[in-house]
Amino acid sequence: MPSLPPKHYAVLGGGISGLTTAWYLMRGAPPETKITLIEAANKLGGWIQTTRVGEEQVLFEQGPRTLRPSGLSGLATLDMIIQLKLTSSFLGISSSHSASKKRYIYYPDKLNELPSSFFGALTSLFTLPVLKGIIPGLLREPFVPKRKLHDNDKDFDDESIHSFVSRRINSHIADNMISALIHGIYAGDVTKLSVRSTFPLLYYSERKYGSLLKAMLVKSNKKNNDNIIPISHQDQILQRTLVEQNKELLKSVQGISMYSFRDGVEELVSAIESELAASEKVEIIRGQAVKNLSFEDEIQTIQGKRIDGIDHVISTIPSFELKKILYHSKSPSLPHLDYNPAVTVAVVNLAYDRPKILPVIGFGYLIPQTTPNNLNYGLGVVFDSCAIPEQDPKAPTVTKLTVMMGGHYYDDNNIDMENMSDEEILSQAQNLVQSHLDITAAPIHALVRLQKNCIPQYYVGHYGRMKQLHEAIKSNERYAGKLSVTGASYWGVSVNDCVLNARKLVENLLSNDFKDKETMGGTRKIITGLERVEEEENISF
Ligand SMILES: C=Cc1c2[nH]c(c1C)Cc1[nH]c(c(CCC(=O)O)c1C)Cc1[nH]c(c(C)c1CCC(=O)O)Cc1[nH]c(c(C)c1C=C)C2
Repeated sequence: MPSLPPKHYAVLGGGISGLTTAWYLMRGAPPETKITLIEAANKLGGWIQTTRVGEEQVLFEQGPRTLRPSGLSGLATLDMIIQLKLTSSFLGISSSHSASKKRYIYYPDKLNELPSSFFGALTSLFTLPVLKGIIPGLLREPFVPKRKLHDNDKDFDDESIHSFVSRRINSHIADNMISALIHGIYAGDVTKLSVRSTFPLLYYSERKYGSLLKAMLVKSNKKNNDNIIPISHQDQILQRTLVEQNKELLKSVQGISMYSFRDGVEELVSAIESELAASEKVEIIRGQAVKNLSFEDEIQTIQGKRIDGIDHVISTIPSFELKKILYHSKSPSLPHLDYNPAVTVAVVNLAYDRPKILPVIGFGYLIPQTTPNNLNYGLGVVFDSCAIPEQDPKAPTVTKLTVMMGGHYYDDNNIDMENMSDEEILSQAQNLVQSHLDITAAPIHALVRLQKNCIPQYYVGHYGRMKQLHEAIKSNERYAGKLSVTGASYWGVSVNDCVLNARKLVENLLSNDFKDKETMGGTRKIITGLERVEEEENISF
């Protein structure tokens, strides 16, 4: 375990997690520190990809299209946006806008508008096919006993979201509404994903209050400051600091539910990239995947050229990729890195030269696992032009849609996407919007992108596995104090989660160095990036 602060960090992966990690290191590490960011693709940003097409320069998002300002992670991203001086490009969407309020589920053969208010809920709870059975389910929910917890498997106390919702409400809601929601965030299978890691609010509501409704009632009392999801000391301090430092900004984003930038989400990537490129501390290597990561006598990464003399590696690449490069170097194996898969999503952007082509307005719709005749594995469709028309000043009358297909279905049905042409994928997307939205016109612009392995799937037991991984890194002298991990494979798939986790990791690494100087070389704490498992250690349910 090294006792001196690292002089040379290698950051693996140039997606939003790698960029954020390198950016906070650049700002906080001592001046003599060297940071090498290595990305396999020629372009940085991972699945954040914005492209303008055609004479009208129509903006297409091929990855995340909006960010959310809420919660600590939302605040962390906003804080970074201010530091990057991106506020002049900021485009907010208010909570009262139809793109924020109106969301639909396609079930079984029509769009069901989800209730966005209490009064809306009163009618839709009784009439929508997708919400059938929800009233009796909710009435009995407070009386459903809490799932028994065995002391010896506390870390692995978990079940699938489907099992949780079926047990506490009913299986119709799990099959339909919840499976659709899971398509809209994880493109995943509701029967495989962990409730504890993907919907911690549900998990902790049961653990703490014995019922979801009771937890909601307790939280609706404004005087109650209790957090349902446990918040770490580090998060509490960060929350206080960020609120204190960004009072003006917080006032200005009040009432905003989502936002992007004039030139799309990729503006965030470009702003970070420019600052990194201008720093003497940072070297960016792109177009070269790390093939081998060795922790033998010294750390080496081997891609096009070999890099020696690295003191600390921060891996932000998918955990199963980390496993592959460690395996090649015959370093001792770390557990669970390749347990969770990641899914591939086919993203098809379509632009039509007519303003009123859609039967409804809103954010878009999702397709649950139970919708019949879903032959092209549709997950959902976003109505992009409803949300931020300011991004298309030269094409004010264009209607833009993004069709998302595949996800877990590609794996479940052994679909080899490598063999599918863009034309085939485009034609599947057009068939889908024709059958669901009755759109038969040909798009004036279309873009197809297969986002390979873009969303990690936190399968049941993820929390327990991460705890074992944390302990394995800490207790292995090859890795302890030399390897940390962050990124979407571990604690949250959203841009906000990636930013917050990268920031916290760098804060922990650098405050460690500071402590070290104070004590003139005392033992440095081992930071793995998975410290969240220690934060939950002392909670009693
Ligand atoms: C149809 C497929 C998908 C849609 N978006 C995504 C997929 C796979 C990806 C995605 N969506 C969300 C996240 C995480 C958080 C983030 O970065 O903002 C990811 C990776 C956010 C999200 N989208 C929907 C919900 C309910 C959420 C959670 C947060 C929130 O409440 O906003 C719903 C939703 N997603 C899509 C559609 C068409 C849709 C609703 C109609 C597209």
